[in-house]
Amino acid sequence: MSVFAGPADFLAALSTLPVVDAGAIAAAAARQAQLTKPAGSLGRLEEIALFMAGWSGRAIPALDHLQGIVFAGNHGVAARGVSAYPPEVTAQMVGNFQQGGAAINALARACGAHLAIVPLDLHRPTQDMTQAPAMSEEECLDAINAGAAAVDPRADLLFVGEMGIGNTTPAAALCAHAFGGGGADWAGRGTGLDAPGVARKIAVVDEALALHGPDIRDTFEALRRLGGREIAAMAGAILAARLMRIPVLLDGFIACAAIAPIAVAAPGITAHCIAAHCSAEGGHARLLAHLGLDPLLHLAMRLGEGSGAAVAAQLVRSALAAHAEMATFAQAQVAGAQVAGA
Ligand SMILES: O=C(O)c1ccc[n+]([C@@H]2O[C@H](COP(=O)([O-])O)[C@@H](O)[C@H]2O)c1
Ligand SMILES: Cc1cc2nc[nH]c2cc1C
Repeated sequence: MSVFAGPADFLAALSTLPVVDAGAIAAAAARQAQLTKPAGSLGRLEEIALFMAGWSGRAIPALDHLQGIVFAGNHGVAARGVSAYPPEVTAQMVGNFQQGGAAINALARACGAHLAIVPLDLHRPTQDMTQAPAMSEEECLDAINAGAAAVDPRADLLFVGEMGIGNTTPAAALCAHAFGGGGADWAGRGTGLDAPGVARKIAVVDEALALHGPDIRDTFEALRRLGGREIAAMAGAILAARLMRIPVLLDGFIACAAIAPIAVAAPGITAHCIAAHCSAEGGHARLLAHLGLDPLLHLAMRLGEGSGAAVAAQLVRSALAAHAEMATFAQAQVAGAQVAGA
């Protein structure tokens, strides 16, 4: 069953986004204030605990069901020489994911995530976006719905990642359309392009923007014309998670670019999202700034697959362990602060 009946249904969801449970945040903050540590001394771990409280509606949130989803898609624009690797690597890596041998398999095991792999019509690449819209309306809607349907309603935290040779090019185009600038501002080295490759990629992004820019009237059209199946699927999954109040750890440049067109129409979309890391891809830091997100980690990673999010999930586990398991000043008979406001 489709989560979104049509583009209008998808767009309508953007104007009715659920918000956090302020009562649960207040209760979690009150608990943090009583734990045996100087006030605020766990820094962002405290923020994470409050964030999880707000979306779970519980003063002491659990992380019993961490879900990771990797969406995979192929891109017509890859034929323009915009990636250091050939397009067949997308399907080959999906095989590797399914065998458990990729980085994300190891990292998902390490953080205790249930990992789902969702290949999207790999035998049918999108259209080259410099020649035509990347997807038809039906193809884009199907991808958004595949993303939404992949979210496990039992999840208490979700991360989304992707695999798609060539996909930093549509990601750059989506960012430029959403936040301004051109190919030179948003195109980076991706899987490891050389300088002539990056120059080609910049030109390709600018061609796509020139062709489609004037016709893009809404979020759906941006995803359809400039995106790709795994990108639309991530947008659908992140939106569906919000509708179910499931918080999301965002991965790298492409995963964040998936919500760029949503953020233009509904800036509040990032409220249930934490940026796991800032990837080494050139445009990612700028994109995070436009989204108003402060990444947890700077590890110079640029793999995708949800890998940075899986690493950051360990921090969420740490934050929730401290929040749930620490003794209060009263329980441990430790004296509290003697200066007000400490
Ligand atoms: O997550 C990132 O920031 C990231 C940065 C650069 C590359 N990638 C991965 O590399 C692929 C896209 O790179 P490219 O050069 O083929 O456009 C795709 O499979 C992504 O998962 C991912
Ligand atoms: C080998 C390989 C693995 C990847 N994982 C995500 N993007 C990738 C790109 C390549 C080339």
